Amino acid sequence: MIELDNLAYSYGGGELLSEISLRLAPGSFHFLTGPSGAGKTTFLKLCYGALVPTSGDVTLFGQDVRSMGRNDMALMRRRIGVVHQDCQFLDHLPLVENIALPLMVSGRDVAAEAQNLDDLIAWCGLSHRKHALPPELSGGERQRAALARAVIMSPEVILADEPTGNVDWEMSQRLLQLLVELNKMGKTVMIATHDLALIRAAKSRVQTRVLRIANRRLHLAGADL
Ligand SMILES: Nc1ncnc2c1ncn2[C@@H]1O[C@H](COP(=O)(O)OP(=O)(O)OP(=O)(O)O)[C@@H](O)[C@H]1O
Repeated sequence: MIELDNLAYSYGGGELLSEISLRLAPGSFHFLTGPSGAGKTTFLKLCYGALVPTSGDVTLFGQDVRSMGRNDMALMRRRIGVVHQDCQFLDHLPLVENIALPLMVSGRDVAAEAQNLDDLIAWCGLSHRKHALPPELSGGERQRAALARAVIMSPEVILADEPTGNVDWEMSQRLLQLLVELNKMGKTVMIATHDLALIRAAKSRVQTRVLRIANRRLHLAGADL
């Protein structure tokens, strides 16, 4: 699905990621951790083609990102749902329209998808907030809405960047449970987080691999986490 082969990524400030190889198997559940500024968000962007590596290869569903045109990229982005760190809502649109945005952008008939949309919003526990504007939502509601928008296109892979940032423990458990349920439905999940307690909590619910970025390299974290 997602394959990174000897990837390096540099920007004006120097090399951020180096000698990184990884193959995300279908149905796997990964955590990505590491110090602030280590490159977790950058790594996720490389995994969904928002960034191209400086050297090495990124292959998404069998296709090299460098060979992807605009259409290929649009099709691929339907297969990878992304929960952004800052949610990235359009503040003037109610929650239900924000969640439906990927459907609209891809030209799907939103009216025909109304039931699916309602079911997804209910699954995320947001039915009572569907007409609220993003600035009116709590942190936990925003994070669940961001997750709903990431999965509205039924992607095969979900990449979540700090999906439990700025929420309390109870809400982080609820969000984790949604991601575990998606994984049990067969979705491949990768969560970038600083929250080691969240990772420990996940280990009792799902088989997971913990990756850590440190000193530009990707390491498999030990069982002592
Ligand atoms: N294209 C770029 N131009 C300038 N700086 C960049 C670029 N790409 C990455 N960086 C820098 O590289 C560092 C890594 O950023 P990134 O957001 O990937 O780290 P992170 O591990 O997700 O951090 P956090 O845990 O704080 O969210 C940051 O200092 C960022 O500013």
